[in-house]
Amino acid sequence: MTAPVRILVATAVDAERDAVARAFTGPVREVELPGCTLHRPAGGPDLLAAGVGPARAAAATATALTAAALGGSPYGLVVSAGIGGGFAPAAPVGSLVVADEITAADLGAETADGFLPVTELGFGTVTHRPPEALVRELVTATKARAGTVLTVSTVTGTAERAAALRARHPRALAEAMEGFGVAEAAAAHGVAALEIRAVSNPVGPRDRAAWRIGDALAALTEGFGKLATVLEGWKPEGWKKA
Ligand SMILES: O=C(O)c1cccc(C(=O)CC[C@H]2O[C@@H](n3cnc4c(=O)[nH]cnc43)[C@H](O)[C@@H]2O)c1
Repeated sequence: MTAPVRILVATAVDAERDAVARAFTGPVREVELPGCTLHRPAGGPDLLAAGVGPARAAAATATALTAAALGGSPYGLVVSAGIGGGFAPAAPVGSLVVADEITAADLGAETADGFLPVTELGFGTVTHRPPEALVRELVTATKARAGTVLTVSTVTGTAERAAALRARHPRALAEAMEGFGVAEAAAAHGVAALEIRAVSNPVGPRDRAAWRIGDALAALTEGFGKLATVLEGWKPEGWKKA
């Protein structure tokens, strides 16, 4: 019998980590790593508040992945989770989005003819694809919407920018700031990555009064309550990176 897959859930901030933790009932043990702290609920995944933005998230996720690999118990799945902006009307506030593509939306070059992703400049990658069958199972379990989740370094604050992003990424349902960084760290370790976002605000004109962070954190807890069994039952064997 194979051991269950070890799962790392990387959020940006403590409030998101704690919202995920509330989906698990056992006591939580803290494990100190260089530069970050894992929270380990009994019977649940390891939880990491990795920091805001793709670079900080990648650095902390890579630390946790490396520590686990060197300790002889590598992770088999990494999940970037938290709140995010939703593109209306497809992803309303309070809804849950599971990424079937995790795409860096602003990694590239601006030209007179528009934006060029780094891949068209001959470098790297801008998209990671989570395991398809797992995404389908999660959607069934949670009734979440599946689509592209964009990673941005600057939160969208105008209708024009939101429209430009949707024009470039017609399948985009949400934007956030960490998914691509977490997925890059996972890819460097040959580990599958997922991204799950609970929508706290619409992507568009800046309106702090429209944020519903409490509702989104509650949706995150509820979502993880439903998807925990699916995640734990997932077998990395046979999964191939896109
Ligand atoms: O000041 C603002 O106008 C503003 C609007 C939305 C989000 C922020 C943040 O600083 C939150 C960053 C934090 O939360 C995630 N997040 C939540 N909503 C969005 C969004 O619409 N676009 C990008 N990221 C968002 C993100 O992953 C960060 O962890 C400020």
